[in-house]
Amino acid sequence: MTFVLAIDQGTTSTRAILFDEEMRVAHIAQEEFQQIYPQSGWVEHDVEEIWATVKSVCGQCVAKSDDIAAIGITNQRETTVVWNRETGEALHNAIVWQDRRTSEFCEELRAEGFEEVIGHRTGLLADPYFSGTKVRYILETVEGARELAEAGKLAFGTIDSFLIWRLTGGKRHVTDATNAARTMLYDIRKGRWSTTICERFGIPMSMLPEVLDCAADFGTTDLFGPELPILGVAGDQQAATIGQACFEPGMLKSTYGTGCFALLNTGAELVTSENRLLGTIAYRLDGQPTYALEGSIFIAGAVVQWLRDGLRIIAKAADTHPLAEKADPSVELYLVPAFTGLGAPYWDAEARGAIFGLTRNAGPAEFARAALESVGFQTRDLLDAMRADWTGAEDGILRVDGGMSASDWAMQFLADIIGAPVDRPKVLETTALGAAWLAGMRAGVYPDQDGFARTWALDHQFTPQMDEATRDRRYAGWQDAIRRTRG
Ligand SMILES: Nc1ncnc2c1ncn2[C@@H]1O[C@H](COP(=O)(O)OP(=O)(O)O)[C@@H](O)[C@H]1O
Ligand SMILES: O=P(O)(O)OC[C@H](O)CO
Repeated sequence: MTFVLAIDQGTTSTRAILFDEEMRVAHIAQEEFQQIYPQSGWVEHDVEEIWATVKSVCGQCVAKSDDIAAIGITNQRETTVVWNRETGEALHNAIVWQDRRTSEFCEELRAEGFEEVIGHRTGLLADPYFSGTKVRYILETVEGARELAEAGKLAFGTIDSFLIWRLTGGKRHVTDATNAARTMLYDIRKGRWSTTICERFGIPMSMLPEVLDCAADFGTTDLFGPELPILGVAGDQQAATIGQACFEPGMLKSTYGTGCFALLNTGAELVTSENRLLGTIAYRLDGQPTYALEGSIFIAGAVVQWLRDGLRIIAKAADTHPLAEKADPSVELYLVPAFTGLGAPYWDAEARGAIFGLTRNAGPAEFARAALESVGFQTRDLLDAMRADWTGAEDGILRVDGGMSASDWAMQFLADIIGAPVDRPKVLETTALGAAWLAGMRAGVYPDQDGFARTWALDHQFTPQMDEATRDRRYAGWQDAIRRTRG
C-alpha cells in the first residue's frame, strides 16, 4: 500500500498524518509544544522544540508504513524564523503570527502612506501579523544580525521553509507562493519579491527563499530512512481551502482552529478590498495563481482554551457545548476576545478583550455560551465584509473545518447568525488533506483537481433556525460591544 505523509505544523501542535491510496487517514501522530509569552501581546515558539516535534511525529508515521510516495507540508503562516546558513541555528525564537510587537513600526508605515504601497503589491495591510516587520525586528534587535544579513549569511523563512531547510540538510531554501504571500514582502500580482518593500524594511533580498508552486519539487529528505520527496506545500489556511475543494470562484471555507480564517475563492481576479480584508493567493498550480479574499480572526478556538486554562470553568474543549446549553437565555453576554488585538475587519492591534452585559445571573454557563457565540459573530463580520467587497460572494454556503468545527452548538449558532447554511465535511483533517493531495497529485498517486473535488463528502449541514428579528438584534448587540471595546 502506498501512502502520502502530511506534516501539519500548527500554532499549538505539530501533527503528521499518513493518508492511504484512497486519501483516508491511516495514522495520526501529534505533539503539543510550548507557547512563550514574554510580554503582553508577544508570542514566540522555540524553533528547536518545533523541529523536535516534527522529527518525532514523522518518525512515528514512517514507522507505520514502508511505502511513502511523497511528503506534503502545511504550516502556521506568517510565523517568522531567521537562521544562520552556516550553522543552521535560529538567531531568535520564532516570532508567531499572533505577536503584536511591531505595531509601532506599522503605525509609522501607515503615517507615511506606505500602507498603500504594501496593499497594492501584497494584498495585505500594514499590520504586525505578517512576517516582514518581524524579520526587520530580528535584524534590528539581535546583536550582529544586520552585519550577518548583509554578508548573505542569514536566511529568512516561514515555518515550511525552515522545515524544508532542515529536512533537506540545508540543501534547499525554498517556500511556496501561498506562504510567500503572507510575508508582506512578496508581490502577489507579479509573482516576485518586492524590492521596494524589502528596501523600506531594510531586509537584504539574499535572505529570501526561492518561491515555487504549491505542487513542485521542494527537495528530498532521508532523515527517516528511505529518501522521500517533498512535493506539496501550502500555508495551513490555503491547504484547508484546497482540502475543502474550494476550487470554483465564489466558494468559501472557514477554519476554526486557534484563530478563524475565512477564504473566498475569487479565481484569477485579485479583488482589492474596500473593507479591510486581505487579498491573497489561494494556491498556485502550473504557474497560475488563484486568488482569494481572506478574513483573519486571531482568537476562535483559543477562547475555548481560555475557558479551560484561564477561567478553569471547563476541563476539556468538548465540555463547552453542554455548559453553554445550560445558560440562562435572559442573560445576553457579549464577549469580545481581543486577547491579542482585533484582526479583520478592524485591525486594531491595541484593543484588548472585554465582556459586556454582566448581571448577577451571569456565571460559567453564560461565559461559555458567549465564548462560542463570539466566534459566530466574528465570522459574520467577515462575511458581511466579503459580500460588500465582491458580488460573487453572495448567499454562498460556508464550508467549515478545524478543531472547533466539532462543536455542533458553535456551528448551529454560526448558521443562525450568518443566516446561511454551514457545511461540515466528513473529513475534518482538511488542512492536512490539502497538503497531502498536493504532494500525492504531483507524485501521480492521487487524482487531478476535478477528481479530488468529487471526493468531498458532507457530514452535516447546519441550516439557519433563528428568526430574522433575533438575528438582527443579537448582531446589533455584538456591533455595540465592538464599538465599546475599541473606545
Ligand atoms: N468540541 C470543541 N468545542 C469547542 N472548541 C473546540 C472543540 N474541540 C476543539 N476545540 C478548539 O479547537 C482548537 C484546536 O483546533 P486545531 O484545528 O487543532 O487548532 P490549531 O491548528 O490552531 O492548533 C482549540 O483551540 C480548541 O479549544
Ligand atoms: O495554526 P493555525 O491553524 O492556528 O493557523 C494559523 C494561521 O495560519 C495564521 O495565519
